[in-house]
Amino acid sequence: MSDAYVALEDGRVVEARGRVPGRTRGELVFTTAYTGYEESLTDPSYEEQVLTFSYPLIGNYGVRDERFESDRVHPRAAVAREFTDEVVEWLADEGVPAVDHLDTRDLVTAIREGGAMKCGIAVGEGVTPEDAKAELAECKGMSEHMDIGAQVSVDASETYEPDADAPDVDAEVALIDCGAKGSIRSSLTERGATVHVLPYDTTSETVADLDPDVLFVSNGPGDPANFGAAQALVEEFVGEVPVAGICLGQQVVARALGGTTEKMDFGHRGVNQPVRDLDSGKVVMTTQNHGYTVGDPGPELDVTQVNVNDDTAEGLESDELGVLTRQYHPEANPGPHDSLGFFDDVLELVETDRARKLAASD
Ligand SMILES: NC(=O)CC[C@H](N)C(=O)O
Repeated sequence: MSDAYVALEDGRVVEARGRVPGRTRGELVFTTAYTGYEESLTDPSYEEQVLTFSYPLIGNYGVRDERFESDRVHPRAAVAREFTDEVVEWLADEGVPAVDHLDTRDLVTAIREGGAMKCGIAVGEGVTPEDAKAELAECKGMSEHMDIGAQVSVDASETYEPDADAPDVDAEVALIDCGAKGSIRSSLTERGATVHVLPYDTTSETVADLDPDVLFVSNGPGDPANFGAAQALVEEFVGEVPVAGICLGQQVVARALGGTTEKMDFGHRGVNQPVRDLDSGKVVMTTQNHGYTVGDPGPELDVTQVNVNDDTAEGLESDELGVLTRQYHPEANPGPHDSLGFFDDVLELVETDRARKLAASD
């Protein structure tokens, strides 16, 4: 008898060792990242998902809150070949079920072949496969979490001043918090920007009152179609104010400008996704965590970067409208720092826009 079961949408029930008890459900996804388990577990984009680590040993350098990307663990459950006791203690404190001692290669293969799938998990003394199946039966698809923004966004706006030793750049960023990773905000304040973190459903009046230098749509969980308020803000302000976006942010911006988004078979989650810049031909390694992608970018945006593995859109731009977005995570955390320059490019967009407005007013 096992004390943990994972029921998969393909009909299988996998036995495991229970590490943190509980019953839960979510879309089963995997990350190939070999470091950064603290950052991934606190990344709000994992809300309503069950995160499987394909790297076999998770927790080998401890748990330090300075590496957290938000103030709580977001996946509904965590799965690995082996978790260290320190990670298990952290997940137990957070009330997040965890299982290990199962063949994660098998789970990854199932997701690669069958696509992202729902799962149900039951952990604890006396649980049965039926308990996991009962959880699975209640599991919603990611697109069905219509108001997922409310689960991950700030309730009220918060303002972050530039770091004390940052350059003097005089830029006010309206960061629409659809589940923002903390290091997006800190990447901006350390470059001298003032960041206003605004709720995911902020109205255009609030943004207009703030009169920001750039509208920046953050990463976030689930289907970008469920972030209609953020999309409406982009529709309203694009062309007047520079617009930037990361991950879900890129998807929302594309939708606002007549583009489409679609669900991928199994997504990109890891820290070594190769991205080619179409202009320079240069390839950089990137951190990614997404299950949706931009299909048609719409009439206004150019695809300027693509994924080397599957050609999906990794960067969208419009010089004319002042738009710059990335599907990957330039802030890394975890992952390679190859594309940190994105944040400098966003602040440069502010400078260009300011010069353009000044010239127009002369
Ligand atoms: N990290 C993100 O912002 C993820 C974007 C979106 N939720 C997706 O899964 O594609």
